[in-house]
Amino acid sequence: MPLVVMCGYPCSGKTRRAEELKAHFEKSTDRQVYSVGDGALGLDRNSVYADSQKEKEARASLKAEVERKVNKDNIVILDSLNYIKGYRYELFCLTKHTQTPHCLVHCLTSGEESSLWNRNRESAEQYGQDIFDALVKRFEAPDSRNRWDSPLFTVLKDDILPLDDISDALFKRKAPPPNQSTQSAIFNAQKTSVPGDLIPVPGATEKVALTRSVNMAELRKLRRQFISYSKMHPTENTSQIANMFVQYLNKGLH
Ligand SMILES: Nc1ncnc2c1ncn2[C@@H]1O[C@H](COP(=O)(O)OP(=O)(O)OP(=O)(O)O)[C@@H](O)[C@H]1O
Repeated sequence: MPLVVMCGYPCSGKTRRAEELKAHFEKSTDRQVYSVGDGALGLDRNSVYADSQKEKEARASLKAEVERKVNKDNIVILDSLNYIKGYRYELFCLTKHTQTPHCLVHCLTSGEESSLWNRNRESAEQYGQDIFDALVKRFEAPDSRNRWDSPLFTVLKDDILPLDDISDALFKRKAPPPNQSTQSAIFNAQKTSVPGDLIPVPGATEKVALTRSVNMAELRKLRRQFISYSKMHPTENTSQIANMFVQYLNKGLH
């Protein structure tokens, strides 16, 4: 049945989140849940990701494994970097072909955070620093405006995985709240923007005006406030929720 595509920097917590999801699905459904990933295929990542031909073959094997496992009864979690936009598009086409719902879970970390986790890892699991840096540089961040990157769930390291929203997206095909992708767009844009820049966010036609730098704690707080606000003032016009959140942020960030 559904396909969950994990995505994120190397050592960004993808496997940890994938395991959490697998345990949740095993508890809440009676479907078989398969995790497909570099580990299961026995890939030596430091050699695979240093050689574009080997990497291409590894991606093809992972995709083939997904194709073998995806059917109307199973849930498949693809626990790999999945950092190439074109590859995520191919996975999306595969799910279209098998008429299977899919979603993306992006473990959003900073390069520094992941690099630190990587250095603290058992040496057998570590990426070499050169490979690590190259993968961070090559990373093509998901964007929920693309059909193949949607629905997109962006999780920060201290976030609680939105298990119910993910289940709804897969089993009820309900769209996730736009807030999380908004938060991640701002987080990413801040790395390169200067105060005064207008930042486009997924799903919204209005832009966030960054007048100063904002930290994650503040964004999270505004997100929580907005969620409580919108629960008290529900709108029929769900397509406008992303814009309402942008307006709320622009007021809150002044
Ligand atoms: N949310 C988190 N908070 C703190 N540390 C974390 C978190 N998630 C993962 N880590 C640390 O990062 C390490 C790697 O986690 P994990 O294997 O889940 O990452 P990954 O993205 O699957 O890595 P890889 O790219 O190698 O597949 C873990 O050993 C753990 O120490």
